Amino acid sequence: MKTPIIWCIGGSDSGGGAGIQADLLAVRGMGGHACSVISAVTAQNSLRVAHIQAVSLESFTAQLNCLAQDLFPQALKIGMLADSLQLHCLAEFIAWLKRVGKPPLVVWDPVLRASSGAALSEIKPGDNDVTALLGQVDILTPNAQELELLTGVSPTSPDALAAAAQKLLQTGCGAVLVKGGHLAWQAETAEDYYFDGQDYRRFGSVRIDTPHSHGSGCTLASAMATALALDYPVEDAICLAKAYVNRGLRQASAVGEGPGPLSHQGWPKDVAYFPAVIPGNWQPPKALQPFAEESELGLYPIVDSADWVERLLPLGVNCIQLRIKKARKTDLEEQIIRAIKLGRDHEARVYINDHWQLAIRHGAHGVHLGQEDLQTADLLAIQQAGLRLGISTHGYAELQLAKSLSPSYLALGHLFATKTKQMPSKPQGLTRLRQYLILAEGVPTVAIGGISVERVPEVLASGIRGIALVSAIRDAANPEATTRTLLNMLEKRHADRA
Ligand SMILES: Cc1ncc(COP(=O)(O)OP(=O)(O)O)c(N)n1
Ligand SMILES: Cc1ncsc1CCOP(=O)(O)O
Ligand SMILES: [Mg+2]
Repeated sequence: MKTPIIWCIGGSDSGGGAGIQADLLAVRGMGGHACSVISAVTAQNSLRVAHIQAVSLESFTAQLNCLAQDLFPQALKIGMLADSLQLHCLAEFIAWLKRVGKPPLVVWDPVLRASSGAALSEIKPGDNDVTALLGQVDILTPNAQELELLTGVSPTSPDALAAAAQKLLQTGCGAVLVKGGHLAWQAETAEDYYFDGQDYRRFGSVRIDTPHSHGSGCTLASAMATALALDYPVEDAICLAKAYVNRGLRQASAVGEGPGPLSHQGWPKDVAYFPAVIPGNWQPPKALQPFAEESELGLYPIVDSADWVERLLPLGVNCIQLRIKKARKTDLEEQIIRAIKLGRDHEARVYINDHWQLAIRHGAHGVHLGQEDLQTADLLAIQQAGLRLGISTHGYAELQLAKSLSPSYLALGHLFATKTKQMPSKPQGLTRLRQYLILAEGVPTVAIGGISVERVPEVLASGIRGIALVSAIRDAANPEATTRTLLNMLEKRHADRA
């Protein structure tokens, strides 16, 4: 992928910790190319803001116009804007950008005050220009204080946050991530609240107690804008940005006499810094224990009938999934009973996709569920019946959520384009697969989606231990021969590792 271009629109911080200076470091650190549009020049050190001078409107618009002619952005990160004129002009400019090219993603961190408390902007919440800019924004990232200033709603509880976010969404703003750093009810954790009108999630991290957090808001928004420009979905962009900031906070130190800036350490990889992802509208059962352990999955064919189970198990397949999407109720149950019996006869592991009640009733080895099934399935019943649970994931946020349930395995996909299922997400590819494997933390993993026999070696080279496939076996000229070839490939890898 070409290095994405991110415009950072905001104030210059002469102290080098926040504002444009932090933005440039964060965008670079996340693998983007950062351009800058300076809205104001501030004279700051680590102790105080000594002077603020807005740039002229002429200079502000000249920077925007010049960049649009050559360095068209994939994302914009907006920070401090000095006055209503800049807001007005920027809202119109973004509307124009969206008309003339591929609309850039827009993240606005509505900086109204410096962390020292000094007012940085003359913007008056509620004025028409604020509303106009909000209408162009994909994600707004206010802290509690900014949320209150923008909406008039005091952030006294999660419900109040939701009400405030709702007000902002009504302006046309796509989503709101309320940063929890200053919320009164948070002590040990730092949870951010995400609202987009449909989805409500919390992204929680252990609070990192440091005075050296200068620039963390700017950095979060810039890292997020870069991840969006790199084509990560919003929930993954939030995970990556939080991991970037958490690591920066952990390694921050003083530079001057006052609070130091967070440290910029590049693309986040260390699992310790990634947030827990907690669905807002749903709680997993409190008594839920880890699911029964699973060993390496190896070759994991997914088939749509007991006949196929009967065809493949005698070849030496020892893990298989029955995935029936359309069937009459009686036929479905019969197929499941037969598949489970075949599993017992061949000492193979049979997972049932979706139909967890039937899987429990007939004693399957395990159940495979998608993310959307997690809210409706009785996870406690599955776990207490001793069945294994495999969960589908399609990125960082889903992986973090799935991991919190201690499943028996994690499925990572879809890896490549597939014709077998219409996917709402984009193919992940091998680079992302390698990143996700670090996050899996010892839970067995299996890759799925568009994996052909030819691609198996490069998929295995990522370190993944299991390979799930449908069409590579189902549509093969000789499914038995193909299955044997695949088994040999996985067996060889197993032997090479031993
Ligand atoms: C191993 C494995 N990975 C992913 C899936 C997909 O499951 P899900 O998200 O529940 O979608 P459907 O299969 O139900 O369409 C899977 N079945 N197996
Ligand atoms: C069920 C499913 N879930 C994610 S991709 C996929 C289909 C995988 O099929 P194929 O191996 O034919 O691409
Ligand atoms: Mg399913």
